[in-house]
Amino acid sequence: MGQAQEDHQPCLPSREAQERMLPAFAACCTDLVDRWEGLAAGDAACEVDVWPDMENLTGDVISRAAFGSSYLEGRRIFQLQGEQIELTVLAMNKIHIPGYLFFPTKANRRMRQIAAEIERILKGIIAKRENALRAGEATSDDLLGLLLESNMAHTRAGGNSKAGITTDDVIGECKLFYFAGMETTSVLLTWTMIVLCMHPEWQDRARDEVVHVFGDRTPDYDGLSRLRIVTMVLYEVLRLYTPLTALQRKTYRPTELGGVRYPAGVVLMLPLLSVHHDKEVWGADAHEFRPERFSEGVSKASVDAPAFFPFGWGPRICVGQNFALLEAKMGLAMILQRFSFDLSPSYTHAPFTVGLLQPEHGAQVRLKRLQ
Ligand code: HEM
Repeated sequence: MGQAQEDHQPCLPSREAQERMLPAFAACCTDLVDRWEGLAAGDAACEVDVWPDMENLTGDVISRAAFGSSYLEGRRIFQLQGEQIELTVLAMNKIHIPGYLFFPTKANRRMRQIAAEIERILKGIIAKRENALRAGEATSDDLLGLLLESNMAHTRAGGNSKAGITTDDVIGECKLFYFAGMETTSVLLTWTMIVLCMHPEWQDRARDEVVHVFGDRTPDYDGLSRLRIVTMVLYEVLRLYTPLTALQRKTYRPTELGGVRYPAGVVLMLPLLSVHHDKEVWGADAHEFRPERFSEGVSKASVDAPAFFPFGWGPRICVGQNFALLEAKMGLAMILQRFSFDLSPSYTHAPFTVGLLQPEHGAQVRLKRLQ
């Protein structure tokens, strides 16, 4: 094939940046598999809910990529954002009362405390880095460094916003990267493990490939780019268990679409998950896990290309898609090198969607160490 990897448009970060990030990815994945090896010591399989562990993994990876050496401080942010999401979901499940978010309820007060703490941590990290940059003691090869360089250009231009971004923008971008990058990739890895438990033949094929390419070495960039089966598996999981199930767009002027005229201000929904499951597009087996449909690349996988949009499309396409796929390949490859896994009897298959497609009752998996 060789094509499955190439089909998505290249986007940030560049190949060089991805290669630089790889040791950080590997360090986070090593922490995870070492911890699991501790749990799975001996012959018996051990049961783990892999979902929270995947959230920790992807949160760690984003922290390192975004904040470099300050990543430990950054970790607190994703814990707080997790709590923020839970409170938001609770609020969404209540009857909608206009202005309710401004009532001084316990949950609303906690939301404000969380927002203030995230802001305080980010401002602290930013101030420390700015001082180090001014003193020539810091590099700008993580996300925060790049944003601050742009912010300094803005300041040098006397606040002319065309020359760079403001400090508030820097804070906003850092928050966005956690929101956009952590949960999405963690549910991708979680569903991949679940699906590979359900289809042990694909688990074996993916492991054979990983072992063939890397043996027991830590995966490297070139090898990860050559993984054909693993890429097909990840694409099929992204199709069947699309992390972001729908996208919204708002018309900003009268617009005609498919012969229908919409005035300005209409919210349109693109239901990614439904398109990914449409039998007219994917064939009678649209609901089945068949990674081989991607064997000749994304464009040939469906009748009506392009019908595969897990990362969106057009000018707002996910800037982190290469980052996410590289991280998922690294994580999966290191797990396959060390463990075989199957579903725990306590697992209940219940994908549910609260913005993201999540396993409602967790993702309990039995891990067995490979000798
Ligand atoms: C499996 C993992 C991921 C999936 C499925 C995913 C999906 C998406 C989708 C569908 C969009 C488009 C939203 C829209 O059009 O309204 C998007 C945007 C975005 N993603 Fe991702 N994403 C993933 C991982 C990541 C990662 C790891 C990062 C950061 C490192 C990231 C950063 C972003 C950002 C910053 C945007 C906004 C881009 C813009 O508005 O211009 N994503 N993502």
